[in-house]
Amino acid sequence: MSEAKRLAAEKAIEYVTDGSIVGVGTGSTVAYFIEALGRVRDRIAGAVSSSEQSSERLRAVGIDVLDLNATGPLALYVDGADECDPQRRLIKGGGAALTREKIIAEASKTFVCIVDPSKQVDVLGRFPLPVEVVPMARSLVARELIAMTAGQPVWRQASEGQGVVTDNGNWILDVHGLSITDPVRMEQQINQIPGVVSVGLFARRPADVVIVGGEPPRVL
Ligand SMILES: O=C(CO)[C@H](O)[C@H](O)COP(=O)(O)O
Repeated sequence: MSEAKRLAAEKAIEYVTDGSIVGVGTGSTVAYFIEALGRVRDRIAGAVSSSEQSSERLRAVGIDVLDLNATGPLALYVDGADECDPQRRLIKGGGAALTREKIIAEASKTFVCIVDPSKQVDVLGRFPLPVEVVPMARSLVARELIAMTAGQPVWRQASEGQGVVTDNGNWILDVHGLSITDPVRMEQQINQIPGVVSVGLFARRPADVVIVGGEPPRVL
């Protein structure tokens, strides 16, 4: 699948406009995009990054990483996804960067999502849904998620008893066993649970364009 990821990432370069600041997501597909963006770095004014990992990669290819508070709205955001439905609604957060990804998506005029064909589904939920939580609320949020969705929340751990810590200092619950027939409603409901920082459902603000990597890439 890495060739499909690379092909999707290279196609996304067509959406980059001269002199712009580009929003950049996180993950292995985005790593290909950063590589390609590095080759046209003289055409752009810099990037806003959704994770420390992507910031490092951007700097390594000579691209300035800027603070979103200083840039104003962005023309373009490019990011991967864990799942994508036919309406371009997404599950994201497999790389634990969902909160910053959601912020940058909201700040951007055009959100281009780059995926390999394995990410396409008819109904979201096969991939466990990431929810970023304030650590003290982990058990509370897990109970509320069970009552609300009938899914099974699992604390994402780096090792036994050690939660994966997000760039914002929080933890992740991955909700298994969902079939998300109304993603907008589920996104709203989960966002209302106290202790939830954000949920990896991108339904209220779906991608504007999805590029599925292949020979040739398909644009949805
Ligand atoms: O949401 C994400 C990170 O939080 C990624 O976009 C998602 O996990 C896809 O990753 P990859 O491109 O490695 O398959």
